[in-house]
Amino acid sequence: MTYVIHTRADLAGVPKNGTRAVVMTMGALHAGHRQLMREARRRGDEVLVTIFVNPLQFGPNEDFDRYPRTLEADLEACRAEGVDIVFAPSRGEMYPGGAPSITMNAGPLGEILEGASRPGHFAGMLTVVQKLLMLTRADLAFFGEKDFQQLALIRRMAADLELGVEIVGVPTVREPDGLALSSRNRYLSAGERRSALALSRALREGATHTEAASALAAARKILADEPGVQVDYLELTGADLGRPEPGPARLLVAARVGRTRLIDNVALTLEKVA
Ligand SMILES: Nc1ncnc2c1ncn2[C@@H]1O[C@H](COP(=O)(O)OP(=O)(O)OP(=O)(O)O)[C@@H](O)[C@H]1O
Ligand SMILES: CC(C)(CO)[C@@H](O)C(=O)[O-]
Ligand code: BAL
Repeated sequence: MTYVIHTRADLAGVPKNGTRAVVMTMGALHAGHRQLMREARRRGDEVLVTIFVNPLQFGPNEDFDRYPRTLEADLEACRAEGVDIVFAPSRGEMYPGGAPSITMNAGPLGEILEGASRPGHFAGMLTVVQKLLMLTRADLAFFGEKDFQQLALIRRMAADLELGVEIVGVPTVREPDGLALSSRNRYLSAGERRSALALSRALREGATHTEAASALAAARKILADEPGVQVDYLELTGADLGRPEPGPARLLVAARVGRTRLIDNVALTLEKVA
């Protein structure tokens, strides 16, 4: 039985039944979200999924208005995964006083990569994640590596602010052809979807290299050869998103395909950085 709750009062009234594992989403659920739910089920005694398209993390020219809202199908997916509680609040329920005047500061890690391209995005994201952690009384919270910088920032927030919640990262779920699952994939036409494959192809090729410059060059070439893709950034970092060093590293990309902005990333191991 999946309980569907829309108000914070009803949520507060549901007693906790052991370790509560929370998966936060913006809906339009796909197999990536479902993998998070399965990991949550594996680790927690009860699974709670939140569905909320958070206005605070969208810029003025971004896709808040057209973001897919598919609540009935989302609830079906949650029922199929045996989710215990779905919390799907309205905007007024999440922000009863309108936009909050006190918000999170994402710090220096929030200024690079996605933060540089989407000013204010991470402050809005961390603000809602913090609120949802409090409202749901999460013991464990699950986030996908597809949004690698988001995951790193949430880990940092939980540690820096002693939130007492364990943040669990889940590897990216991909289509058989490599495309990272994303709610925004449904914006893509068939031709754009073919172009979008260049992102995962570039990362896969880059990750076969152990020397930083050649990893970047290999990935850059694949992206440059795909005219349907406008690269926003392609960056090689350490596994902690700091300077790349020999050892575990991350290759990250953001690009526009038509009107759709997509992100992806992959792990690699560097032997040489120079
Ligand atoms: N392909 C995926 N594999 C694993 N986790 C994912 C994947 N896609 C999304 N997630 C995770 O699901 C959670 C909710 O993400 P969200 O609802 O924004 O979905 P999304 O597909 O990332 O949407 P968008 O297209 O808006 O970026 C986040 O923790 C996100 O990292
Ligand atoms: C974590 C999150 C649900 C906060 O709105 C969102 O950023 C997302 O879906 O990745
Ligand atoms: N999946 C990350 C949330 C966002 O793009 O706003």
